[in-house]
Amino acid sequence: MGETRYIFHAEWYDPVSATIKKFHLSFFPRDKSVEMYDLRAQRLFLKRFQVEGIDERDFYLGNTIVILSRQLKITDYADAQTREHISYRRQRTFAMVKPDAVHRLGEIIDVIQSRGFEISRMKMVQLTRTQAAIFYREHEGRPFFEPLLDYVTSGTVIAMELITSDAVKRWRETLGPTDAELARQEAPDSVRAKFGQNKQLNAAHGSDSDISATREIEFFFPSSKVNGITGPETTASFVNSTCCIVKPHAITAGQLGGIIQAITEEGFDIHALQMFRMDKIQAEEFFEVYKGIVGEYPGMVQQLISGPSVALEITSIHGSETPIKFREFVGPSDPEVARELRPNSLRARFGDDKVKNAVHCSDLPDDGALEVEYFFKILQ
Ligand SMILES: Nc1ncnc2c1ncn2[C@@H]1O[C@H](COP(=O)(O)OP(=O)(O)OP(=O)(O)O)[C@@H](O)[C@H]1O
Repeated sequence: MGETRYIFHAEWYDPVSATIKKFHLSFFPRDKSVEMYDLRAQRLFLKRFQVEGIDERDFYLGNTIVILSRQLKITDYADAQTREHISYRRQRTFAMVKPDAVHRLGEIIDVIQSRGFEISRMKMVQLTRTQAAIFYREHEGRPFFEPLLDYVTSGTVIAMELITSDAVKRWRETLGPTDAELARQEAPDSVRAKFGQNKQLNAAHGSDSDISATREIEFFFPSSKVNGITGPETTASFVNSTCCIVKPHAITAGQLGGIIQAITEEGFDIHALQMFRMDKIQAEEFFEVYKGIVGEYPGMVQQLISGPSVALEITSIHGSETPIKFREFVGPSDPEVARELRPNSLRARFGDDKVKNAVHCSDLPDDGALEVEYFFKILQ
């Protein structure tokens, strides 16, 4: 048997020629090397070579892989072996926490992570009626269509891309039957049984097929900003708020749900939320004020780029005092000190050490406003 090679269709937007270049992108798991073939010019574009940090788990539909500074988006499988192997092992689906269950987001994330789903994209948005009608267009004309639009626009929703083997089917099973009351009888451990109320207010959504998943993910997380296409917008208020970043190590350790739950139980509101994958330049820019002042600066940058992080805009009944009150709740930067002095603080409960201290939070009220703007305006 020959060496295993997975082949994908991939494309890259070339800003110089303002065209989309299409390739066959091959991945060789044996030595984690890649090769690129230019489909238009019909010639080898990049000879097989190893790309540092790339792994088989990065190869799934919709993901963007950086090869020699080019952001290549994987758009399809290019042969049957790749389709069969990868579509089963690393399938993605779209999940949405609906307005009636957003206040229980932390618990729902715990279910998602404990059932082995990886959250690869995430964003809190407020759908407009037009957007909701496009999203649910297959139901147009049904008696529950207009009430459904009222429902999903009645508050914010959390859009998520989930990845695992056989993700579409497994997330539908995790959700349970459409009717939450029926779910309580037939699938008491399901998301809808635990967090839903009835046939309509049923806590969460899941794609019904691979094709729907692609369409729905593209709707909320448009891959291309060409022609000014943007998805539903973030909900940041930029008023009396502060910024909290759940660090990559805490997300990898499955603590995102617990941290969100702790924040809301303490009486703070999450007004905006989005997952980011920061690069080195962004992380250095973000932590610039700590450069040369805090000894952990290099480690802080390294930690922030080591995986996805989740930025939160925090508001509360404390109004302009929110940044100070939230800072107190986060606790001292060293979790060991936090466990001594403020055992209830976020860092005491979720932090490991000075760098892996679970969350970053704005130090001063002015920083809070700037940091919220950085994530929810500049990085949009
Ligand atoms: N008979 C009904 N009465 C009221 N609302 C309904 C009814 N049927 C469906 N809905 C609402 O419309 C949504 C979409 O309906 P659909 O039949 O696609 O259910 P689903 O596939 O289980 O749910 P979803 O598409 O949200 O994952 C449901 O999740 C529910 O909120």
